[in-house]
Amino acid sequence: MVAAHHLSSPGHVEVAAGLVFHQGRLLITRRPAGTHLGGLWEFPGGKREPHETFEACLQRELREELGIEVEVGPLWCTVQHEYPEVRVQIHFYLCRWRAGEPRALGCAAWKWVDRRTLRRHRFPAADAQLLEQLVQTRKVWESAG
Ligand SMILES: Nc1nc2c([nH]c(=O)n2[C@@H]2O[C@H](COP(=O)(O)OP(=O)(O)OP(=O)(O)O)[C@@H](O)[C@H]2O)c(=O)[nH]1
Ligand SMILES: [Mg+2]
Repeated sequence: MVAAHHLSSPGHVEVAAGLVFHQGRLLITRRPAGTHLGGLWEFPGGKREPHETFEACLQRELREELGIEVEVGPLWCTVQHEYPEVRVQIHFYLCRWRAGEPRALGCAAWKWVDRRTLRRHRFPAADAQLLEQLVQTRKVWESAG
């Protein structure tokens, strides 16, 4: 009973999220109102399903949320964060946009931002350090995508 409860616990989730670059810009999406952290901007992605790799999860989530195809590149970082409602472990992958004009299928909005405009958007607390690194790492904006 205890083990089964633990396995099905909604308290801990594993997430893959994409740093999707194209022509020096980065794709961000807005979480729908009424969801966890609704209204904040984020890097598109979502929860990994059982037996799914993080790369496959990310490709699926980007199709579902935006209708785009990407090439998943190297892992940029992994972040753990405890929200009052849930403990998340998020794997952020560098990606290149490949096909499909983004559409707001599973998000409230989307936009391409550059190194200067990224910081004008409010993101979840878990993303704070990553945002700082991205803004400081000039070459990732120049080379990726
Ligand atoms: N995708 C994404 N999730 C993030 C980021 N930062 C962050 O704290 N999270 C949290 O990580 C979890 C991701 O789950 P999600 O809600 O995107 O999952 P999902 O797309 O599978 O949604 P669903 O469960 O409604 O199908 C949420 O609790 C979300 O608030 C981020 O930059 N990108
Ligand atoms: Mg999601």
